[in-house]
Amino acid sequence: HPDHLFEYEKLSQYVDSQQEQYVQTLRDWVAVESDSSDVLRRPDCHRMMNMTAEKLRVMGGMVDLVDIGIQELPDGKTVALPKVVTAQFGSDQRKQTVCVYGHVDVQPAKLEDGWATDPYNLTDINGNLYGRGASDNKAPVLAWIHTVEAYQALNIELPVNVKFVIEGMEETGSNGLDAMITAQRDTFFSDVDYIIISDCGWLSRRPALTYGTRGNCYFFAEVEGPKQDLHSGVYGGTVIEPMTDLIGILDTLISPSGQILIPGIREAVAPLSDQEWKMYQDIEFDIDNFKSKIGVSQLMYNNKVDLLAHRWRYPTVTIHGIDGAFSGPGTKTVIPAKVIAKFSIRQVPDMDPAMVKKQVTDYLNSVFAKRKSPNKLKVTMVIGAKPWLAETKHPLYEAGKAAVKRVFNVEPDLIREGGTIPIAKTFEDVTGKSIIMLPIGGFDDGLHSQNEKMSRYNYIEGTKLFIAYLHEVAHLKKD
Ligand SMILES: NCC(=O)N[C@@H](Cc1c[nH]cn1)C(=O)O
Ligand SMILES: [Zn+2]
Ligand SMILES: [Zn+2]
Repeated sequence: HPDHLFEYEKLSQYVDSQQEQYVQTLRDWVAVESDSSDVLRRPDCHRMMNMTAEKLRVMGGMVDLVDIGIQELPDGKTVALPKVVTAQFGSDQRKQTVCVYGHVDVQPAKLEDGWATDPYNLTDINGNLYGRGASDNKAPVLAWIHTVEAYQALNIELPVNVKFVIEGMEETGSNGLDAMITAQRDTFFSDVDYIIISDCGWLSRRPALTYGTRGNCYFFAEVEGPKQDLHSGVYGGTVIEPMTDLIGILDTLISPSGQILIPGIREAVAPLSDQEWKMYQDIEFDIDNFKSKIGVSQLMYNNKVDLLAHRWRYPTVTIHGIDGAFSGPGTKTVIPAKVIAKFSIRQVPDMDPAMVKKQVTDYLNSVFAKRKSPNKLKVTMVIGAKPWLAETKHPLYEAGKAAVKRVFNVEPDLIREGGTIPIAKTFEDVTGKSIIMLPIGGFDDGLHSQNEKMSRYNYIEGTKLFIAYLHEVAHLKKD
């Protein structure tokens, strides 16, 4: 329907008038501790999916809560996966159909981690709304819902059909979602023209369009020794300690200057093209600002191109933690009997998760063998999420530029994202449809960190951006 009159001003004023209601809904959603990584919180994840479905039902959407089965836990037990919410608004075959993907599960957060406010009580400080999941990804999901609501409230016809796929396991690798997408390829997804994901942030204060995400291969490396924890005075010096073995092998993954030491990994990475170098060179990115935001005095690189390239399009290794290690306050003198390291490798084109799994497992086994330790090492890959890369010349990106121009009156940055949207590549491969990532989060939202926030400005102007974006997509030529 390219010819409809676009009543942007009216819609925009309506969004402004609803700001307090939007904040209250976000408060209600943030209050649900939908941490998908903690099975004890699974009832909250189920409640979060029900709340999402209910919200869309009240709006008159055709809503389904899709059962995607069970999750197997490391101890062999099983637990139900949160259902996936699908919804549909409009089915006019003359219109484009977009499918908005988002998630309403969150990373863990505790006040004791160093939050200034209760992570599950959305708190407004100077226009910033602090709470776990505020930016990742509850406010962006709500901004999309408010987009449809705004059209409905003003009785303005939606310029495109809008579908939603909202899940509750993104933060742990989107367990079960691949199979659901494959199963519904010829049903729910059959009339979808484009997929839109708003689960990332801007690079600076300038709005951005995102054309790539890194993948993530997440590993557990378990070293098991004595049958139980031991007194370090009584037994220290006589046993070969699992923790020493584990730290030893972990230290062979990456050099102090950031070089991945696992054979074959660096060789698989697509080389940086001249065009990429030029693009990165032209992007506005303040290194001092970046350093002060995260509170460090020195970075791995001190020029913009290297920093952006290593954030977006080179792999990296992160060691996240060690399960079984003594980490409480005080000075317990123990030799832990079994320790499990958790580390991940963000991967990029042309790396492949199956290959990374083999490279890491073979390498760690060979490094461990050289230690001639009697302890047992077990390496498992628990998440293998692929990277995703789009063609920025696609009309979806031209539409994005026009929408950003209308709402913010600037040209957006074209950026990549260092984080992972595990399902992005599957969406593209299974449905054959193009994806755009249209972020509304701020560059300093503190995703996964203490004091995560979403600003009122980004929440409200972001909703307007989505409204404008639907109008632009309606103008694209239907295949
Ligand atoms: N907002 C996207 C995001 O944070 N995604 C997670 C997904 C993930 C990857 N490995 C485990 N979870 C991320 O950490 O990038
Ligand atoms: Zn997210
Ligand atoms: Zn996240």
